[in-house]
Amino acid sequence: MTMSIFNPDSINNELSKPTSIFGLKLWVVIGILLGSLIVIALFFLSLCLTSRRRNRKPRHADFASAAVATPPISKEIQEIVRPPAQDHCHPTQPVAAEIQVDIGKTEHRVVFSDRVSSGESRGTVSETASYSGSGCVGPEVSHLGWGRWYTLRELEAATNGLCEENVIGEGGYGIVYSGILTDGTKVAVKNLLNNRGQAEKEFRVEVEAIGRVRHKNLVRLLGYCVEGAYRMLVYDYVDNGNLEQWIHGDVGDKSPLTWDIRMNIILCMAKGLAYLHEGLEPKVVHRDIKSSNILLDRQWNAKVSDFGLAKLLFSESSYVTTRVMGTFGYVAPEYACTGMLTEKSDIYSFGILIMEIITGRNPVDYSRPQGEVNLVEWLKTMVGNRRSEEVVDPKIPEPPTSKALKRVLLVALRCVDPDANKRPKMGHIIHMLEAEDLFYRDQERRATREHASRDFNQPRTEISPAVAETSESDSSKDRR
Ligand SMILES: Nc1ncnc2c1ncn2[C@@H]1O[C@H](COP(=O)(O)OP(=O)(O)OP(=O)(O)O)[C@@H](O)[C@H]1O
Repeated sequence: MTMSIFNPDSINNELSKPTSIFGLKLWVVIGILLGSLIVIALFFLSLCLTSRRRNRKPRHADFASAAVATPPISKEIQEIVRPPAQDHCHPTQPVAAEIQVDIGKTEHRVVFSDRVSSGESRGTVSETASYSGSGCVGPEVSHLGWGRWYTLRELEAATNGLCEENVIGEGGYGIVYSGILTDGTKVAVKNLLNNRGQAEKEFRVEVEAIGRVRHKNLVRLLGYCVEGAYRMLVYDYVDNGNLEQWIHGDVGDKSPLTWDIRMNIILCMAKGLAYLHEGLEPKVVHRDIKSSNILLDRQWNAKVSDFGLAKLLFSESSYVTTRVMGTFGYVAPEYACTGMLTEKSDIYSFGILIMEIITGRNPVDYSRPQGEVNLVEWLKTMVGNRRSEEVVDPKIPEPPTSKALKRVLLVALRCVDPDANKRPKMGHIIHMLEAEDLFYRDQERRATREHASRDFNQPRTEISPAVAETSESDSSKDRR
């Protein structure tokens, strides 16, 4: 019997017998059963795997929601630790925006062309206004390495909701509001316009570079706000107006700005700019030195404002700009002509500013008679004609000594040398302004010699020989 079971012929016979299931042969039925079993096993296996994957998914979801809930402060900290020097040459800087400047005395709008490439929303005044009050996500207070990141809500509260009555001025970069923070600090909040070219990250990087700059003769940046289309800068409030107001405003017959005060202002400005040019790496070229950018405190100390803003708003990889920016009358000729920017362009503007402070005149004034419209040309002519004393602002209560006048005129004229390479550096200017008589006499003698030889070769010089001549004779006069 056992033998017959393992006999292949009998097995074949058994398997080939038809069964009661649709008369199918036994081996077919067995095959179908085995196949079904395999299919069922596979089905359960896949069910098992799917349920395991589903069980893992919620863990991913938890992580993702945790990331969303992470306070943005962590992102801030990451960005802050990036060294500014590295960021300056960041390869992913946006393409330099084309800039268009409408030049005017108090109003010069800086406009970006439409080809600005940025992922940032295009902020216009109306857009930013409509953004107000939106539930922006952001921390109430974030401490930066150098200052604070303010929320829009915080700055709106400080400025009465960016109220008209808090407006203290409007410049080419935006509207400035006065405000008081919750801790009682008085601040100036600059709501930047034309921020379309600046993506949030680049804005932060640039602001943080400016924010780290500290000097008693530079207006201090306390922090910033970047929410949606808003870009705001928060500065220390400087409480005695700007130089333009004190020189050209209605101050009566006699200006409170005595000669000594004016000289102190010039020295303060020089120190602030020397720090930007010579005390920082990379150096900062201001690009828009003018009287309205010089703020004064109650002791008549001057603080240079708006430094770094040009870079902030117009990211460039090179120092050759497509359009020149600056203010009419202050812009150095080589910068106006070629767009080539160096700190020597600031020196030129500084020279113009000295002339404005001494004379009380605007750099360009069309209300004056022909020959007096352009301050530099008029001053050179006056000095050349040995009429230096006549250039002094008649509102100065007591005129300066001849020596003091010649000293500062000499500095101013050297600063506006048409040849940028011949203009002195800021550090040197400080020495010239502070130097003792002996040093000055040396400078003047050298200037005389240089001019004598230069005059021989070229008809027009940057410093009239008369300055040097009269300086020399005046210093001997003063010595007497
Ligand atoms: N930190 C500050 N403290 C007090 N007043 C300020 C401060 N910053 C700016 N202001 C005032 O706000 C006004 C506008 O300043 P802003 O620098 O925007 O314009 P501007 O200097 O007139 O022109 P531009 O923007 O073209 O340089 C000026 O009258 C200035 O005195």
